[in-house]
Amino acid sequence: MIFSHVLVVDSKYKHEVLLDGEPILFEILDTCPKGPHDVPAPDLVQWADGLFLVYSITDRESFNYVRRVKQALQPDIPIALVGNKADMVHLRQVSQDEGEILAKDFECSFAEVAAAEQVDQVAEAFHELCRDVLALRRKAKQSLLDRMLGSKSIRVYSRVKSDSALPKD
Ligand SMILES: Nc1nc2c(ncn2[C@@H]2O[C@H](COP(=O)(O)OP(=O)(O)OP(=O)(O)O)[C@@H](O)[C@H]2O)c(=O)[nH]1
Repeated sequence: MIFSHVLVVDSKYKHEVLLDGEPILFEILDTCPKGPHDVPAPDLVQWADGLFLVYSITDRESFNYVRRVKQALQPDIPIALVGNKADMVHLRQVSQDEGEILAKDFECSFAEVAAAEQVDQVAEAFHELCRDVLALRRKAKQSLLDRMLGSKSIRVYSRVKSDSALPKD
């Protein structure tokens, strides 16, 4: 299975993990905005299965940037909103509440992480997004099955040997 994500530098990474017992290959595309109004091209988002919107809690402009990206791209794939540099609280410009409110607005997951110090937090954010991608796939598969089989439920009855011993009515 290929899982992809778009972040905010123009390079690709691959990383394989075992997630909930399932092997997952992450293909990570880190998009590099040239400036505050340089929004990633829509085809990048079409390539991805999930989208990471990362800002720095010490940089209000980066928070505004992810808001612009979401508005410009309107992605219909699972999103994770991530506030980085959570260790630098003394320089905080974006509160945790603001991050949570924006995530509610985006209907997506939210985490504050300190990527430079806590690799586990970053991994967990990736895993959460991956679970959302897999859940969406399962849902899409189920609704395809439902459409193919029709809305009527199908009951399966199989005659077993002891049936013949049942009294006939
Ligand atoms: N204190 C702290 N510093 C961080 C953290 N994450 C990244 N940095 C620092 O922030 C700087 C930018 O980090 P990059 O990994 O280059 O981040 P980027 O998103 O590529 O940043 P840009 O090059 O500005 O796009 C580096 O000096 C990192 O060491 C963090 O969680 N805490």
